[in-house]
Amino acid sequence: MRDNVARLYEALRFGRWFRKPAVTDSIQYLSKSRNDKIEPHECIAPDNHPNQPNLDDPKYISWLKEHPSALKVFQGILNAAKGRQVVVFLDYDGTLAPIVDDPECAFMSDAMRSAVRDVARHFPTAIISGRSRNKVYEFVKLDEVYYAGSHGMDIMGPSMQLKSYECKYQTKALDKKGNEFTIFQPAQEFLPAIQEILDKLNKRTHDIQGVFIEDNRFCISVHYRHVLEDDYDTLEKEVLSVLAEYPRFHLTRGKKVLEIRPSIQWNKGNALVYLLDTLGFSNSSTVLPIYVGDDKTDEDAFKVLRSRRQGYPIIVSSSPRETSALCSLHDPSEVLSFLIRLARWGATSS
Ligand SMILES: O=P(O)(O)OC[C@H]1O[C@H](O[C@H]2O[C@H](CO)[C@@H](O)[C@H](O)[C@H]2O)[C@H](O)[C@@H](O)[C@@H]1O
Repeated sequence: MRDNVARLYEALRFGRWFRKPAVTDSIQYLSKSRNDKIEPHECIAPDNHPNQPNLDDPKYISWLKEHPSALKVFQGILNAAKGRQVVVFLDYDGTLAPIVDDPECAFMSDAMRSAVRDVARHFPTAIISGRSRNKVYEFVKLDEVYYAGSHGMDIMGPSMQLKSYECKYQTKALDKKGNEFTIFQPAQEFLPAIQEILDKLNKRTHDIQGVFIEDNRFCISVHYRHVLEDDYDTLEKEVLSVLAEYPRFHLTRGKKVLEIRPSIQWNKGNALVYLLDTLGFSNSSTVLPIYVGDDKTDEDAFKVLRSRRQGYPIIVSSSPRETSALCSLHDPSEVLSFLIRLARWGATSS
């Protein structure tokens, strides 16, 4: 089955990576990138120790008491997992890969890839990202996991199609051997408008230095990490003026990014429920979902688990934050330790 997933992704994949930042002048690179004229060159190596938590900060210490480290309460998680089906959900940026200056260079380490692979050998595992599904696959390159891109609006999940979800959004994908997958895309009707919005955003922000607009298929990211502070208001004004022409879309905010999304009742939380349902794990008493994520959009999934009183929502953060998560991990390096321990336990308990 894994080979089949690989072949299907081969067929679906399009567009090579062509935008790489200049080592010495990423602002210049980012402002030019929309013209697609930059020659490929090396990505800047990420800082291996970003954002160390401030353990002297009383606010962080008291936050940690409310959201203890998932590594510290690991045995408790295992106790809860005994006799239950563990299902693992992972965000990508800031969780499996560190936050870096250039969104096109957010690579995950081989160690992380290997840990995710090991986890997926023992437990059903899905990656739910704001990026397009194809792009996440390009980064992760694992055929052992399910993928949900565009904040859950583009899911490649188990073959089961559910009557409770509108048929028109679920299509079957078959490989040569007849193995089946389900592609679930509840925002398909928005695709033409998304292309229009992309064109308008590119034109209207063309003169603002440092903007990078990322096509995430069912949503759009307008990155401003490299925009001068003085230019930010102009950028936001332009984005809002485009958005005003499309009342069926709305704006959300992430890490140095404005995101334009179709206004449908569908987010990472819905994607989590959809995947649990299609995996056949709707019964909450026998299933233990673990969701690890770092961004505001992951809060939708945390809330679902909290409202179901089910599983472990884990936030990745090195500073105190308002969250619905139960536990925390500082950064992707702690996520790695957590996944390694989980995989080890999976190996011994199965
Ligand atoms: O849901 P996620 O997988 O966490 O994706 C959320 C957004 O992540 C990416 O942007 C963020 O990470 C970049 C690379 O580290 C960083 O440069 C940027 O400032 C962050 O906002 C991705 O590029 C976006 O499209 C995703 O929506």
